[in-house]
Amino acid sequence: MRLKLKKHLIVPIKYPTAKILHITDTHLFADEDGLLLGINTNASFDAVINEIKQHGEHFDLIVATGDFVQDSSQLAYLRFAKSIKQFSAPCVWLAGNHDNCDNMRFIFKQQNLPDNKVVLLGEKWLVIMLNSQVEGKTYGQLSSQELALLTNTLAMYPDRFAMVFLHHHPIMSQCHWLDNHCLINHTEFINLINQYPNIKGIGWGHIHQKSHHRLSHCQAFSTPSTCVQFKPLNHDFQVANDLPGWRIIDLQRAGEIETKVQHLENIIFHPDMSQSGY
Ligand SMILES: Nc1ncnc2c1ncn2[C@@H]1O[C@@H]2COP(=O)(O)O[C@H]2[C@H]1O
Repeated sequence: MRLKLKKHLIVPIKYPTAKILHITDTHLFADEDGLLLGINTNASFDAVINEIKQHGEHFDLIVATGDFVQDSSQLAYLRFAKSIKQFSAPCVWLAGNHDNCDNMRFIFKQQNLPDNKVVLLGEKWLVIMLNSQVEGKTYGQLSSQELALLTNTLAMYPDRFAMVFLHHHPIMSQCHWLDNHCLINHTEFINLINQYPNIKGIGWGHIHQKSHHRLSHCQAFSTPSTCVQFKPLNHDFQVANDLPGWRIIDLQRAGEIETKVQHLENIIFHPDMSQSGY
């Protein structure tokens, strides 16, 4: 399928290595006291932003992979946009299963967060943002249009390395309850990825925990939420006591990726470990 591609975002980089800040699953509320599994998600997101700013690291691009809000409200999207604009780097974004696409697009457009799904990052890298949301469903799926966006973009830029982002997990988390709402066409997606050696990384959110995998030519990883985390390798729903987190991704000129997850250090949030769902 040939698609007319939207204008790409061109982002120059400051140093030879391009640096991405990956933020995901903020689950914000309009109500400033809103809680998800015992955590005030607005406060934990603010704490994450403040701590990243205190580190003083330079980012060329911020990538936000969905589930911005928990209550569908425009005000919660506004909270996200205003906070993320404290950084000078542009923030590109895609939808998670919780997102209200009308409100998200309206506020992010109003707040000038770029709606580009393809970023030319420096001279060597491509960032491709895929929408895996299936309206009204917790699981994800990449439509034929999204898969065509991926392959058409790769065909346009055969000399660039690519980093691909989506919301849902294309590699099982081994948490049975979460794997019931994975990317359901994960086999098709990974088979496609395997055909393109210049794809060097895949990143996602959704599972509220960090993970790291090596495919034949590519690294694949999830990033923790900026609020509550889920216990890894647990069959049934279980909150984890891990602190809010984010990921830093360094894209090097020769196609290597170095990445690390960071968690809050200066402030502690206590989830309600007794809850069995939401
Ligand atoms: N106890 C549970 N069992 C199965 N799924 C759940 C449970 N509680 C919440 N969920 C869903 O699992 C999803 C995991 O990530 P989300 O934040 O997208 O949204 C969550 C809910 O829709």
